[in-house]
Amino acid sequence: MKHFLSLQEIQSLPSWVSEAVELKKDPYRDHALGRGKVLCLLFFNNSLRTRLSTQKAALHLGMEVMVMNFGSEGWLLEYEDGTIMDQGKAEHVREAAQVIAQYCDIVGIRAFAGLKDRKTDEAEQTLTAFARYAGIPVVNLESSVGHPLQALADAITIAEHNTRKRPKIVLSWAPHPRPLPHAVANSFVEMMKKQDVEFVITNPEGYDLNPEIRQGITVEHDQAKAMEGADFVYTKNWSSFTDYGQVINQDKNWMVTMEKLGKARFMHCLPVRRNVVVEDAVLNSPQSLVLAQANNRTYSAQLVLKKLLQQL
Ligand SMILES: NCCC[C@H](NC(=O)CCC(=O)O)C(=O)O
Ligand SMILES: NC(=O)OP(=O)(O)O
Repeated sequence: MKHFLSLQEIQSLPSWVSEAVELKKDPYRDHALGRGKVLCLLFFNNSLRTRLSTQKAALHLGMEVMVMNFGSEGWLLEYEDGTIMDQGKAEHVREAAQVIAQYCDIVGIRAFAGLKDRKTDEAEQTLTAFARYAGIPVVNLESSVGHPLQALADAITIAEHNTRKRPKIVLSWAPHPRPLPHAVANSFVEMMKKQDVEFVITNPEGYDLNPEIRQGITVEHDQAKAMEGADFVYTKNWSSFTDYGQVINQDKNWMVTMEKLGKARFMHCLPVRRNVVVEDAVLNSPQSLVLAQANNRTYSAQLVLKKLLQQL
């Protein structure tokens, strides 16, 4: 594994999950591994969990960490080659990436989808350019189309709470006032495909995810029907894929309630808007796994950093 850009890096999800569960029991076990190694985290977008859990993971591994809010504090980057840079962009990613690589051993990057143009987002410009020019391992901290560290944390959380041989897991769209990226939902779907589970996606008409990603998965437009007998309900808003990046429905009836949830466990990557995406009662109940998911972000990041350090 040269970089950790997507879940494609994971050959056997069950073995990664077991490894993560093991290192969670003794988080400082590999403290010598990262000595003298520096992790640099670049944020082009806001973050709470990713920023802190990845730092915590690096500290467990004995690394030193540098964090930069690149989106608000860095120079505006040019990505195209051959451009005459006489407009707003001050620095080319060729220099920026190579300079950063002189200061650290692994770089983590968060760069969300712009949601204006699908092709631009799918090109993963920021992640791809850094992977090309930096020459050091790049970790995806949520890119345009994926959030693999989140999906790995979710897999760990499901494994820790599952009591059935083949659980029923539902990914449900929920309303949101703003257009949100597809990254979390995409990676969750990809992670589900790597497990032996009964998996259903439910969303309103017009919100079907990228057909390449949901290929082979049942999409049910009736939320109540989809949630029948569910063991885990993973909730997330995403903007329309076909009407790219648009909010075309804010139907409050899609909010997750205690009544709809039944006996299922509730999951969400956070941050979550209370009483829009999910009602208070669900988040306040013992059926909610959101804090366990956030906790497992440390161990998903630690496992990935450990594997990358072992290859340096
Ligand atoms: N990293 C977890 C989710 C980040 C992002 N959510 C958000 O931007 C929510 C912002 C808001 O609620 O206004 C997303 O959906 O991909
Ligand atoms: N779940 C998640 O990635 O949270 P942050 O956006 O706060 O990092």
